[in-house]
Amino acid sequence: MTRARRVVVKVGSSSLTTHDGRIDRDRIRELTDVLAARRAADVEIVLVSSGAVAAGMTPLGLVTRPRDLATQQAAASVGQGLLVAHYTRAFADHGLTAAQVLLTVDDMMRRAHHRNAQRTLTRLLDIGAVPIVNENDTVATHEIRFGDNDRLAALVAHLLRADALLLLSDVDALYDGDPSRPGTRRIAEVREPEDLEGVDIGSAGRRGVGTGGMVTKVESARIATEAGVPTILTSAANAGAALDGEPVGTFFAPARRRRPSTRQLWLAHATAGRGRVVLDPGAVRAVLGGRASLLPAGVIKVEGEFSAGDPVDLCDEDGRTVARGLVNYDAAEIPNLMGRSTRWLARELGPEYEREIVHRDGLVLLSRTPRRSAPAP
Ligand SMILES: Nc1ncnc2c1ncn2[C@@H]1O[C@H](COP(=O)(O)OP(=O)(O)O)[C@@H](O)[C@H]1O
Ligand SMILES: N[C@@H](CCC(=O)OP(=O)(O)O)C(=O)O
Repeated sequence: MTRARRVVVKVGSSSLTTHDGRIDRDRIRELTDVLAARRAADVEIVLVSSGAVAAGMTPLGLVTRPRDLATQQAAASVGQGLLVAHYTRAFADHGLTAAQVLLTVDDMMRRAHHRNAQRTLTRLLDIGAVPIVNENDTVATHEIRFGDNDRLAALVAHLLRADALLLLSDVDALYDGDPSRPGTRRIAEVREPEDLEGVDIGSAGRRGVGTGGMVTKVESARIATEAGVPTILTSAANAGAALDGEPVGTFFAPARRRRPSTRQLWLAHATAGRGRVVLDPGAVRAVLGGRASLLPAGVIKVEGEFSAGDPVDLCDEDGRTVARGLVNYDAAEIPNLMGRSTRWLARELGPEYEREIVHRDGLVLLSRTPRRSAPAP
């Protein structure tokens, strides 16, 4: 971490809130002091900060964190401005300019948006500002939403080719089980996915302010390390120590494989299929072996309701998910295309039906990736 020149730091709601779930300005100031010290040492910092919902609670008279999406969004839109105002003031005391950046899943997914986000963030760093990123909660829907900022932070780290990702929470490390249980031990280092076998990775903390819990933090570390970005998970109180290279928290070592695209990372880890397309054995072989596109001829069944552009799971006849991809058709269109050659479809239905069900560029193999359920609301 000491040699890192560009660091993405993610801080969760649990680290920024008081015991009754409201925003804690002292915590914001402490964190800002630590980050400003690194900026003074010429380290570029991108802060991914949760806390908009928490900051919106007091002004709206809410005593507990809202559970329904509409109230969460209302609280986030009230709170986001206040949250950034706290950061702006705290960074200004160090002579630094804070910049608000709100991102959606689409901004990570769609090429043009993605480039735009990359350009803006890079420019902000060039001019010496500190970007403060959060999910654009007000426009996010249940279906297309990160919900937590852990995975968003990993995708931002990948997008900016950061040298390190620091995930700050209310717990000082990943433990081999719920840290509130006596006898659980800190995991100092994760080098391979196998190092996590048998680890009880639990959900959000008992105070109920965080969203993803350890599950999304470990997922985030996996996304970042697959993209070649070393990741440290520790508490906000340890932020300075972690940035100074002290052996705190849990270190996730980067993989040495070729860096996947953001879209591939997103498809594999940050989303869930909106439906399923069942492939015949030949199509499974072609997709798995030859990294081919999925053509209508190889589809035998379609399940669920989805629209063109949605992520779907590609399954074999035994129901095993082998890949995930961005589908080019609505679910309702596929039964008329199944089993047909693209040439037949073009001749009978028109040239627009010559396209693949899933193009190889929008497809990622999942054989090594454990299945996960839909993103947390
Ligand atoms: N194996 C584990 N190791 C560490 N913490 C865990 C583990 N399992 C569950 N947790 C819980 O995850 C919580 C952090 O997640 P969360 O509340 O979502 O935080 P944040 O708001 O920082 O994203 C911790 O407070 C802890 O109670
Ligand atoms: N975008 C939301 C983040 C939701 C959340 O709680 O995330 P986290 O604390 O990172 O699990 C907010 O700012 O409140």
